[in-house]
Amino acid sequence: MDGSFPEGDPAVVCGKRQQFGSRFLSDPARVFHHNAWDNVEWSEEQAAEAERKVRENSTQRVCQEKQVDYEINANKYWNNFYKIHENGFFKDRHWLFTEFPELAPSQNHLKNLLSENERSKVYEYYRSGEDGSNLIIEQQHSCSVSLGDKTQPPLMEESVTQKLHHLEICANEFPGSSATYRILEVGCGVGNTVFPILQTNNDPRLFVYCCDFSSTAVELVQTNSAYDPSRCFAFVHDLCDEDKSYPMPENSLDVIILIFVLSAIIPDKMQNAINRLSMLLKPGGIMLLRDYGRYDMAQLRFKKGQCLSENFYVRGDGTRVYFFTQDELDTLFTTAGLEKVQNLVDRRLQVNRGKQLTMYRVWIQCKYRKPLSG
Ligand SMILES: C[S@@+](CC[C@H](N)C(=O)[O-])C[C@H]1O[C@@H](n2cnc3c(N)ncnc32)[C@H](O)[C@@H]1O
Repeated sequence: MDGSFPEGDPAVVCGKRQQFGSRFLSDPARVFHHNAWDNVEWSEEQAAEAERKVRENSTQRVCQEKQVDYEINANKYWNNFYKIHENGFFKDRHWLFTEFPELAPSQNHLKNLLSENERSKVYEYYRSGEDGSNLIIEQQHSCSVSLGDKTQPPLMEESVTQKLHHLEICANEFPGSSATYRILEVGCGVGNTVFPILQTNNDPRLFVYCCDFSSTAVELVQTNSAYDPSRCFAFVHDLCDEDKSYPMPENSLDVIILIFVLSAIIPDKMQNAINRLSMLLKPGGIMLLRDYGRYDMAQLRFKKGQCLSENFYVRGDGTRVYFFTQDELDTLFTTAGLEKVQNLVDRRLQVNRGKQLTMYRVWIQCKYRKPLSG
């Protein structure tokens, strides 16, 4: 492992989350005054230097025999990783709820989610019809947030479609079939996302599925004292395995979340994996992703001989990692029939003040929604 985890703790300023923070480095002499700087602009020289480093570390590729081994035994390498680190490596990702309010929609009140202007638009919209109570507005708003669109007034027709759809789904029994809000986390590791969701979102109608192809990781989730089978179902699943079905029907999930997992699979298999996941989403459901961006520090640190294919590398422990551009992710999601809600690059400068080191991180955050019709 390159030691670059845990990733992407976005900044919280005065208890209020700004989009990718708001601590900007305008005077380079102040770089060691804080632990992190947001929205860092890269100079042309720095971008050229990053390209040069990647060209250099990609010149020598891993031999074919080893490549096959890393692919066939991918889950074993991750099992070893979790046997060594157990659940001590990744930090719980509590920042998820500021970045992805869809994970706990009923916990997010209008005032936290919308600007005053946006809020008054929503009130205006509802004042004209219905009984205008805040409760209804909030419920409807949650629905629109789960659809990933907080700037448009929520549409009645959409929520009605969703309710009808839900009734259809409930006719079949499967784990979590009686829930009304279903989240699946793919590549859940030891539950650093799942447990914060279960702790933060107390909605009794919530059900959280999580899977990983590492049986060691899934066992650590299932034996965690916070694991509650009435609210959660953890299972072993390889998202590249086309022959194995998921335990829930198509069109049944509100949210699918992928945190630093798509980058761990071989690029050739990414599109199929996303296509299959997309089929599990309800119309209006949303896919959330946070993952490595091109020229992230972790990519530049790889040495010659660790490159598998363009922008795809193997770490010393046999686990693999890809570094995305925004366009590549857009193509993956839109080819799977999803519509863009957000596709952002988060460029941060992390600082180790003790060692006087600077680390340029690049992460991409995406939200793509399944259309209501079509
Ligand atoms: C970098 S870790 C991230 C773990 C977790 N999402 C988090 O943020 O803490 C990548 C995870 O993806 C899992 N993974 C990699 N390839 C997978 C695949 N083909 N199917 C399912 N899980 C996979 C690994 O076992 C590992 O737990």
